[in-house]
Amino acid sequence: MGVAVMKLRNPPVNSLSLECLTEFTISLEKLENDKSIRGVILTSECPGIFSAGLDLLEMYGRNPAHYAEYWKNVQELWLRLYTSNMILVSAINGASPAGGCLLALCCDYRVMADNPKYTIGLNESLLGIVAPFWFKDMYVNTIGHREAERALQLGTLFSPAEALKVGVVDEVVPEDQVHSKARSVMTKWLAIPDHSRQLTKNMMRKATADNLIKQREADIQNFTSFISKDSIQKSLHMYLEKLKQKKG
Ligand SMILES: CCCCC/C=C/C(=O)SCCNC(=O)CCNC(=O)[C@H](O)C(C)(C)COP(=O)(O)OP(=O)(O)OC[C@H]1O[C@@H](n2cnc3c(N)ncnc32)[C@H](O)[C@@H]1OP(=O)(O)O
Repeated sequence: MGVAVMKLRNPPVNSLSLECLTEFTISLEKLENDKSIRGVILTSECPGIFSAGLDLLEMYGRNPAHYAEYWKNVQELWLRLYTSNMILVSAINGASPAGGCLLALCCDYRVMADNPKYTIGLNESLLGIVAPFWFKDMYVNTIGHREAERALQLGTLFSPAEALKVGVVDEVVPEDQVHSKARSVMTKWLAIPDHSRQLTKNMMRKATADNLIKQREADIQNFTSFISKDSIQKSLHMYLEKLKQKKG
């Protein structure tokens, strides 16, 4: 039926390293150019983790040129996903913080596994960093200004039930039904003529995408100078240490 399944596979936690981002963008571009493909189901092959988000090791202890290169690729993936002409459905089968949530938010429909251990949300403030304006714009578009403001300030990671209530996801189903539900949702969306659905999607998303496109270079510079600050590097160091300690 012209549907591809993209499975994120970057163990252990599907963090979005530079290499992973680049491969993801290239795969997406290939699918976009393949006229036989009308829809993509985005899911994960890492047990219990959809994606741990941006790779913290790409944003910590590197040089400004690396930060700039990394951020350019984050922007690129986001623009491709958010403005895709294809129908994107996410089958969220695990934890989905920050950049992981961003991937899901780019989709046209989000199905999440009903497992309270899995959480989703833009938790950047908990790391001592700030979600960029285009993450924020997409959050506002999805859950509204008030909920987004609160969730962004608190860095809320929602349980599936909470995520459904606030609108971060569209549906929560038993874990063993996530993929079948995503497929049945896709069937429903495929019944809509592509040209009218695509034009409608473009109408809804264009202003948000253009907002980044018109200031891409400035956004890269802002990111690079922000992430290079000693205080921000210190926050990331502490967060990485906390992740390590959790194990011990
Ligand atoms: C202006 C700045 C804007 C920047 C916008 C930023 C967006 C982002 O996406 S920042 C990343 C936010 N992500 C997180 O906060 C998630 C952090 N990770 C977790 O909460 C957990 O790891 C988990 C729930 C995703 C999985 O838990 P678990 O299965 O228990 O696995 P571990 O915590 O033991 O992690 C294994 C291994 O992976 C490393 N790791 C985890 N997340 C990341 C990451 N995002 N980037 C890089 N590495 C990550 C973790 O440190 C462990 O490493 P080792 O100790 O070396 O095994």
